[in-house]
Amino acid sequence: MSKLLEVAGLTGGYGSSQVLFGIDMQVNEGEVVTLLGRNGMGKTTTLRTILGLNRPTGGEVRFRGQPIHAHSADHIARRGIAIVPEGRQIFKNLSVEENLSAFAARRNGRDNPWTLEKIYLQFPRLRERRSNGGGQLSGGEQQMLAIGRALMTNPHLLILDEATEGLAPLVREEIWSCLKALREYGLTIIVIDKYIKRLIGFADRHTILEKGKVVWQGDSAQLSAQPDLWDRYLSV
Ligand SMILES: Nc1ncnc2c1ncn2[C@@H]1O[C@H](COP(=O)(O)OP(=O)(O)OP(=O)(O)O)[C@@H](O)[C@H]1O
Repeated sequence: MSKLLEVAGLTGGYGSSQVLFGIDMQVNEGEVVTLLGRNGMGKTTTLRTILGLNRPTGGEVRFRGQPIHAHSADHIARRGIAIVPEGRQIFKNLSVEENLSAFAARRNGRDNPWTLEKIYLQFPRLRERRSNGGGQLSGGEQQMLAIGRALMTNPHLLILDEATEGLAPLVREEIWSCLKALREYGLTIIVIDKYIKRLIGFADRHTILEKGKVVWQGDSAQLSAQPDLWDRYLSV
């Protein structure tokens, strides 16, 4: 399996406030990897630093073999990393189709790029709602739109921060089904979510953060066999 993302010794934070103290993690092509940890442990900051939204103070991020940690967020997005941000941040005054089309520009060297039609096949609900304004959608539909919009950039890596936060249980299951379909499609995914049991069923490997440091890494079988880890690092 080839390495898609390599993060080594990453440090950073906000101004003089250091949040990350040497994060190491690796994501291989086609894998689903999680970032776990209680609130405030540095998961979002790790993602923001990988995405170039926060400038690292040390360490390296390599994507598809090239260093990206000195590049702008825009450059990194164009290299093929897309984020479904916490809170979704869709354009509420644009229609579903306009939200999707606004992001449809970059093929990222793909032979078989995402199109509106492919997005609608993946998310039939978005086709039904294609003329509705983003602000008229339910929370689950908004999340599908945020995922669809990210896919329209033809990412090599899709990152979801709080994939199912604030959604009703049945809607959460719909989002997991969508993500499983994307996984089967071969997409590489990093996901943050609170539902550990679902993540164990969905992801290959997991990284647990505590106070800006990696305290455990392992696969789903290992995490599932060590419920003490859940109590120590994940329970609230
Ligand atoms: N914009 C900011 N300015 C200053 N400090 C921040 C900012 N955003 C987050 N922090 C601090 O950085 C630390 C890590 O926050 P981060 O959001 O990365 O955690 P998290 O693990 O993603 O948790 P959560 O689930 O609450 O988002 C926290 O102490 C938080 O208060």
